[in-house]
Amino acid sequence: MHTSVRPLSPGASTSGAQRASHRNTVPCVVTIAGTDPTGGAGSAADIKSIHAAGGYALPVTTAVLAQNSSRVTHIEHMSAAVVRAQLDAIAEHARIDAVKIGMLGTAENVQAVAEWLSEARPQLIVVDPVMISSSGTALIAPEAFPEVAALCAAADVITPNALELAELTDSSHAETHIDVCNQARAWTERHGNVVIAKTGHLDSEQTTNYWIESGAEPIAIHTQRVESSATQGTGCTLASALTTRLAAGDAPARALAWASDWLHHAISHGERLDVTLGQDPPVSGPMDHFHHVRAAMPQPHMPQPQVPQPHLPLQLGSGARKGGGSR
Ligand SMILES: Nc1ncnc2c1ncn2[C@@H]1O[C@H](COP(=O)(O)OP(=O)(O)O)[C@@H](O)[C@H]1O
Ligand SMILES: Cc1ncc(COP(=O)(O)O)c(N)n1
Repeated sequence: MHTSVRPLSPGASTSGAQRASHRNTVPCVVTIAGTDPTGGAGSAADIKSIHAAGGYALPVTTAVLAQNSSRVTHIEHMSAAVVRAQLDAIAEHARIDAVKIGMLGTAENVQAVAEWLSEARPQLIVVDPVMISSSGTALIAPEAFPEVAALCAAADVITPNALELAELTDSSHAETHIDVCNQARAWTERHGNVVIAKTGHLDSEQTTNYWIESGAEPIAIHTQRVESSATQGTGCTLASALTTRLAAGDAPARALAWASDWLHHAISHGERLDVTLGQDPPVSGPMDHFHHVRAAMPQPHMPQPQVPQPHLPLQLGSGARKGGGSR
């Protein structure tokens, strides 16, 4: 098994993630994010991930970007009024089980979202504090970062990458899994919410995702690093899938295991989508968010990728994983 789970002690947590809806309905997840016309990152990745994880996505656009995995050529920020109007339109129409927040772009938009959250009071808030695209463009105004940090402090779960976690905790860039976990622990002890400590940016064979929560043992979900160019939007994708599974009522260990394992397969199957034009040097491309659906469809022309073995079956709504915990 390339994925394993170390459960927290039962009942240790009282976070919003634990209070997520257990209704027997499809979870409705609001995603507040910027766009990516190549479909790899931002709201496109969020929508695909939420649906792939069994939810229904309600997308709010904070900024329209002209970007691909190599560069961002234009960013048009939405005004705070437009962001607020989109949120109000959803609130008067739809059930909201969870909110996942990605790129906000400006301090005004961070404030508009924070204000709406304090009125709407969704059951579950997950913040991915997006700072910079993989292609190297800042996606948040530097003066807005303290506002993003405040939003993170008010969330139930945050999913910073190693760079963002160092910024949030005023630390130097982590080099090891222990560094990342220590920084996450420092944050969670100060703010009392959950940090998903990610290790995708480290030089390690395993891309372990840790659920770090104050007063509890960490949950570690180990996956093997995949040598693939299909790594566009991995952070958006993990955060959206995790939000959806938590909103569906999965226990934290199960939700993080499902999201991590499904993401691992989405990366492994990404290159066979064959979306990007051949370039030198090769550019990164999208992963296949619907690899598990495609597997059930007749497509004999598509070569099967080599997925590092062994791997877990992807099943929604079945019992707890072997080695997994439900708490
Ligand atoms: N090469 C890879 N192989 C397997 N999983 C990966 C790889 N790169 C990223 N991931 C997965 O994507 C998650 C998010 O990636 P990471 O690079 O840490 O964050 P971000 O995309 O926000 O910068 C990781 O926690 C890991 O689960
Ligand atoms: C709108 C938006 N949100 C998030 C990302 C980060 O994704 P990546 O790290 O793959 O560049 C992005 N590029 N664009």
